[in-house]
Parts: sequence; C-alpha cells; structure tokens
Amino acid sequence: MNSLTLALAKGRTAEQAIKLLAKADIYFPSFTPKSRKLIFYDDSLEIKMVYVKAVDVPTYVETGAADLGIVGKDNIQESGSNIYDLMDLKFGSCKFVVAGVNKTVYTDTKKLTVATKYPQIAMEHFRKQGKQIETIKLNGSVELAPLIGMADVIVDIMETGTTLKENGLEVFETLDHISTRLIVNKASFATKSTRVHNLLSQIQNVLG
Ligand SMILES: Nc1ncnc2c1ncn2[C@@H]1O[C@H](COP(=O)(O)OP(=O)(O)OP(=O)(O)O)[C@@H](O)[C@H]1O
Ligand SMILES: O=P(O)(O)OC[C@H]1O[C@H](OP(=O)(O)OP(=O)(O)O)[C@H](O)[C@@H]1O
Repeated sequence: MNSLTLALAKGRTAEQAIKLLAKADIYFPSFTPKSRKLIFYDDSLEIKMVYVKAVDVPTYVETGAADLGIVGKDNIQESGSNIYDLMDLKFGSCKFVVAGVNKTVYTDTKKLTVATKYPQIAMEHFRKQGKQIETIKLNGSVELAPLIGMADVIVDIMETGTTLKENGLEVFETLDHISTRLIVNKASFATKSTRVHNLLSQIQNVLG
C-alpha cells in the first residue's frame, strides 16, 4: 500500500486539525469527531488516518505504526519519544504552569508534592532548579489536588486561566508554551521522503 499513515489526536484539537488539513486540500469525507470508527481515508486514498487518544500519538509515530502524527507538544515532551517534531500548527495554544493556593508552601517546602498529568515534565523542570519533588500522577481535575491537601502544587496546562481562577489557585511559575505539532517517524522521514515533504509543504503553504 502506498499511503501515509497519520495518527490524529482525539479531543479538543481534533476539529482544528481536520480543518487545517481541509485547507491544505486533504479531506476525510467520512470523518466526524464523535464517530466510533478508528480509521479514515482521505478522498484520494493517499492518507490513512488513525484516530487515537492524544497521549498515545507519540507512541504510534515512534514505533512506525504511523508515519506522522498531529498532537500537542505537552504529550510529545512527556512521552520523551524519539521522533522529529517538524511543524508548529499554530493551534491548541496554551502553557505549562506551576500553580497552587499557598505561595509560601511553594517557596519554603523542602520536598514538594506535585500533582500532575505530566510527571516527567514536572520532574525535569524541578530537577533543573535543583529542587527535590515527589509526583502524584493524575489523569484530570488536577486543580483539585492542592485544595484537598493531596499535593502542595500542580504542574498543568493553562489556557484562559478560568479553571485556576474558579478554584482559587494562582500561578507561581510559567514554563514552556505549548501548541499542536506535526511529528514524523524518523525512518519514514528517510524512506518516504518525497511523500512526507509534499504533505509538509501542502500544510506549510496554508499556515503562511
Ligand atoms: N485548556 C486547553 N486549551 C488549549 N489547548 C489545550 C487545553 N487543554 C489541553 N489542550 C491541548 O489539547 C490537547 C488535547 O486535550 P484534551 O483535553 O482533549 O486531551 P486529553 O487530556 O488527552 O483528553 P482526555 O481528557 O480525553 O484524556 C492537549 O494535549 C493539549 O495539547
Ligand atoms: O486555563 P483553562 O482555559 O481553564 O484550561 C485549563 C484546563 O484545561 C485542561 O483540562 P481539561 O479541560 O482537559 O480537563 P481535565 O481536568 O479533565 O484534564 C487543563 O488540564 C486545565 O484543567
């Protein structure tokens, strides 16, 4: 089969990804975000799209199950996957923050307990600062942890700041900016070079 396989992250960025691909003349006629189907083909049958959980996209691409992936930088960094991160797609913009309810606890505690969906990113951040931490891995509603004494602070994504504000948390530190990226399997980048480059330039042209 001569097609490229693209792993697309389900969730809040999926529709923007599909819209961007459509602008680049890549259409998936049978795609709907709520569909239970896992595989979709573009109308020219050149791209096979697998529709998977965001956190799994780097794994699909690293293993070569997919040649390309569209996923947030948060999941790419957390996975530590050995892939090429080739293009900022300019949506899904947000940033990592350290937040909590009590700044003194944050500054004075010798070994912080950090609740997060991103333990690797949290550990790396505090390691660079020479601070010891213990992480508690959560899969959502992370803002709750400091409110109920489960953790001293959180490391999480902030976009509008509404979730922090509505729960009485404040930002203590801002880490990296995050956006949705196009990632590529290293072997595919070499062996399917022409097709990958054609796709990259189609997308680059509409990003401007
Ligand atoms: N509040 C936000 N604003 C903008 N982008 C966000 C926000 N939260 C997450 N993102 C980006 O969108 C991606 C997908 O987020 P989403 O919440 O849909 O996925 P998820 O956390 O994997 O979902 P699930 O709750 O199903 O596990 C994230 O990996 C991140 O890059
Ligand atoms: O700054 P804001 O615009 O409020 O966005 C930030 C929130 O969005 C994400 O959560 P998500 O909506 O994925 O829910 P979750 O708690 O289930 O992870 C993130 O983990 C924050 O909780």
